[in-house]
Amino acid sequence: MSQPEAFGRYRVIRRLGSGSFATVWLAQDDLLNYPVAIKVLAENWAHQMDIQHRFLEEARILRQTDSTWLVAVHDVDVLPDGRPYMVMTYADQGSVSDLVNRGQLPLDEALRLLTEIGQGITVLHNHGTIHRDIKPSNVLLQSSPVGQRVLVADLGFAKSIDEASGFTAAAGTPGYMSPEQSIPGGDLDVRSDVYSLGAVAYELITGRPPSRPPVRIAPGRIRPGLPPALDDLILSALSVDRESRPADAKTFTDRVRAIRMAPDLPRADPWWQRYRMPWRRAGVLASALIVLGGVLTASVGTPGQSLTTVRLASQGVSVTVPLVWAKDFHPTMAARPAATSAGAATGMLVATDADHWDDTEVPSYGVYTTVLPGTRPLDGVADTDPCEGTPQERGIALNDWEGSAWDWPDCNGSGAFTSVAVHTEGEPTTVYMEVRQPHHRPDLVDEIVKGLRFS
Ligand SMILES: Nc1ncnc2c1ncn2[C@@H]1O[C@H](COP(=O)(O)OP(=O)(O)OP(=O)(O)O)[C@@H](O)[C@H]1O
Repeated sequence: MSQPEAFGRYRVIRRLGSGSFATVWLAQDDLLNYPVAIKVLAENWAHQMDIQHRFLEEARILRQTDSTWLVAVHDVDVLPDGRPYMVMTYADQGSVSDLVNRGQLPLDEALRLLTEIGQGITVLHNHGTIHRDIKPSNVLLQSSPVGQRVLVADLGFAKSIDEASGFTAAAGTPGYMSPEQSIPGGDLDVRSDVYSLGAVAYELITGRPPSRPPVRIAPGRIRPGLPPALDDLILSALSVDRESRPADAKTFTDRVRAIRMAPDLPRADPWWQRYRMPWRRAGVLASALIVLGGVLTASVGTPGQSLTTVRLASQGVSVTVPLVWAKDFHPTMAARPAATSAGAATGMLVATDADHWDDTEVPSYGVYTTVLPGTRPLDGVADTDPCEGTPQERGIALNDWEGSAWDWPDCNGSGAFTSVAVHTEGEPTTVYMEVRQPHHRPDLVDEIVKGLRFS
């Protein structure tokens, strides 16, 4: 499908992906100045009434449940050619499947994700709905002021509990679906979702989905040192006999929460596990740190965001960055033209997606930092056109830092962009930074500036 310009008032930015029945687009609501995801039923299914019905049913359930832990549907409409579409919350951080593929998750983070997924499924169960297709690729992630939150998505197979207890066609994804789901006509209840929660838990903890049922290998045999209660919970959720599973998503989630809160939960994850960057980049980081003498230190708390400090010894500068953005690291990235012609050395980028940092139409959140000799006029240092439109300029006077920031609260539909040029008394050097974030938070930019250090 070629890229349409708009769906109604929503201006299309790019395609996010396609599934079996639909294509999902990133679009911008220019009226409310907010990004949205738009799911459009594929042409070949648009005239099949049962598929259309299922598509609209998914939208209705998501609209009615309206939960923090589920993708929200804001609107539905029909294109002139008859294809229905739904306008949803945009999950800007990919899926849990992407996250698991990047490397082993710290145990506490895996349990946090599991608790949030369980809460989303509990909302569905309370609404009288069984999801029937819970799997890591159907759990999306969105940036939030406290880091990241889970959005359970893709209710294309969801059924009301009453309907599912009668005749139900086989549906689900092998590896994650309960044994009863593979039997056409098998009557289902919420415990089918509990099985899938167990399968997702297994993958979050061990990095791989469970074997076909009956599952005999406990997660602790793949990842030693897990609390025995966690092994027991996951294996019981994956029981072939559903009488042996936790009764519903709430029971499962309460037990995950209790395990997470236990004082003896192993918490001391080494820092390289916390970064979870793609292994390709982890190698680059390790060698860059050796060559440049850089040090990546543990996170420190700040209200609403967990920050981590990255130091680039070659330029003698340390920067704090929200931990949730510290996925990719590029220690020698060229500055944009204005800073380069003012004499900037190559700088250091810590971001969610280093490959797309310079392309401001594609979301990538993080901090780019470089230094320039002298304390020149600062407006010549900042790039004036990384984004469309005129930036809002503001003065900066934070701790010892003085200078200016130029904000584009909505940069080409991909979030907020801020250029910062600051210097500190006694140092004949200017620091130039770029901060890209999903939503415009000048307070977070200020926190990052306050964390700058020469050393
Ligand atoms: N609200 C959203 N925000 C961001 N990306 C989304 C959103 N909804 C779906 N996507 C992405 O769009 C792509 C297509 O999603 P869709 O739900 O149509 O299919 P799928 O889950 O990949 O496949 P299938 O429906 O066949 O299981 C996926 O890559 C998904 O991660």
